[in-house]
Amino acid sequence: MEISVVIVIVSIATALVSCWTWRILKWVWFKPKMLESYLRRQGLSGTPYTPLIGDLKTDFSMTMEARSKPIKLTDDISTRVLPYPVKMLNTHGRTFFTWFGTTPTITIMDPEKIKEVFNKVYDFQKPHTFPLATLIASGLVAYDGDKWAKHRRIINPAFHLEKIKSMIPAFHQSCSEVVGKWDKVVSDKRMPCEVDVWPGIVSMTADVISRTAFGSSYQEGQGIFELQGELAQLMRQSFLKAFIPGYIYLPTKDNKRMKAASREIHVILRGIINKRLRAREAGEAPSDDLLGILLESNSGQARGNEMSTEDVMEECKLFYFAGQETTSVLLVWTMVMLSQHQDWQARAREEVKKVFGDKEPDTEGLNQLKVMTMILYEVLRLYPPLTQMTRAIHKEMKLGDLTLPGGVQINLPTLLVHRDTQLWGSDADEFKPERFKDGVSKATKGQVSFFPFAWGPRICIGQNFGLLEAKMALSLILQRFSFELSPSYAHAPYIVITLHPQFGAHLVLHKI
Ligand code: HEM
Repeated sequence: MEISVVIVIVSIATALVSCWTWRILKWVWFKPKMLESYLRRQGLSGTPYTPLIGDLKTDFSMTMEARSKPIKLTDDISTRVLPYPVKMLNTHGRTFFTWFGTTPTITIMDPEKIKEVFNKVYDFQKPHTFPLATLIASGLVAYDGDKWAKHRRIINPAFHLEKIKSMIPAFHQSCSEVVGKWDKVVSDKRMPCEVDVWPGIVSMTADVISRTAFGSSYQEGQGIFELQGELAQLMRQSFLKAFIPGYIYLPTKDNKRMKAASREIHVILRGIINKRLRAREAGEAPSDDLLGILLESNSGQARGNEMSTEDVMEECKLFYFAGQETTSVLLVWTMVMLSQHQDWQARAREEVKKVFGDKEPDTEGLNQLKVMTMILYEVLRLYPPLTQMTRAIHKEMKLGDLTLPGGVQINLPTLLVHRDTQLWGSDADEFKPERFKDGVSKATKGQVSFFPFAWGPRICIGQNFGLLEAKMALSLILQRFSFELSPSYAHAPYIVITLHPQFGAHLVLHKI
């Protein structure tokens, strides 16, 4: 009897161990090798598979090496920002595959294929290869299929141009506060002086999103921004260590802090949203900020079709991250480019003076700023805040002349496409806003070769918001100052989720 119990236990244990061994072998070896030979049969060129870590280690060391020193302003930033993809592009050509751990990732440079990926949102989905990313931004940007469609429909009204227009006074207030602080620094010294404009820009865009998202509760919302900044830095460190198997699940100091910061953000948001829901019940809540419009739109949905309070919290968290990071990055590189290209700075100021004089910028005027729009597009081309985007496919799919197996990822390398000489000409690396004088479709000859806000049904919902905010901030800056690069400025774009200036942006501000 005892012997038969032992035999049963040993048999079950053996079956379990064999099952797990098979699963691990399949994950680490058989599936990647099967996908690799599938891709090679398609004629695709790429790196050979290294078990478990794929190309993460090489990518990591090349990135660390590249960011160890600044570059010249005239250098192509791609080799500093994305050294590994650039090397692969030069080695394997315009469609190639590399390995994100055990997952093959196909990079495509062809605008027709990029368009197809962006348009077929149900087939090319968001990847979920980095679970910690949801701590910082989940919500609309991370969902797929019907859940994405439902959330997009409910959130859309918050970003209608008419609604954004009513937020212009909040843009003005936040931007003039920071510009006023710079003004005081320069006035106190009574001479042109050096300012690192990056921290000011970061707090300006955080203030804008706090005011426009939460109206009168904006001070409570500001804590979220600091916690998200901390999360982004910690996540960047984790991301680069992702080649250590299971690293992100270990109870390290950083991983624990990330989870704690995320919990703190939830507590603040829950407080703001519950307060607003109570005010709505009492008929006292404002409905002109993003949260108000979102709750209004949500309450108009059919029963069972609305978002839960948890869902609303995720979306607010996303507004903070998506709205603040991207616009601050756009503004800082615009100031750097205008410092380097004084002729364009003078043209932009002339236009601002012509449209507004010394008066407060208004929506109508902001929409007339043609030169500024050209400049912002050119900065978004050369310094796209999101340098690449990824999509995943879960079943066999056609993509142009390729047939791709389920289980691979597609990488859309925004920065490399935006600076591609085949698509933009031999001067692709030069700052020439005149490319956009007749609009985006003329500049791109109707191709999907410019997509700083993505493309198709999932195009950035906040693009008008971000562009109007940037125009407001720049108008106020150009009305008050002229600026140039300080001798201490070091050009060092690097990725902290978006494209940050590694050593800040030290400019010399002259009061006008
Ligand atoms: C210069 C400013 C901005 C840039 C360059 C930018 C860029 C992008 C890009 C590239 C995506 C697509 C990401 C992907 O699909 O992988 C995106 C999506 C999104 N952005 Fe923006 N963004 C900007 C401003 C904003 C602002 C101000 C907000 C909100 C306040 C915002 C909210 C969102 C949201 C919610 C999505 C998800 C849309 C969806 O999946 O349906 N963005 N943005």
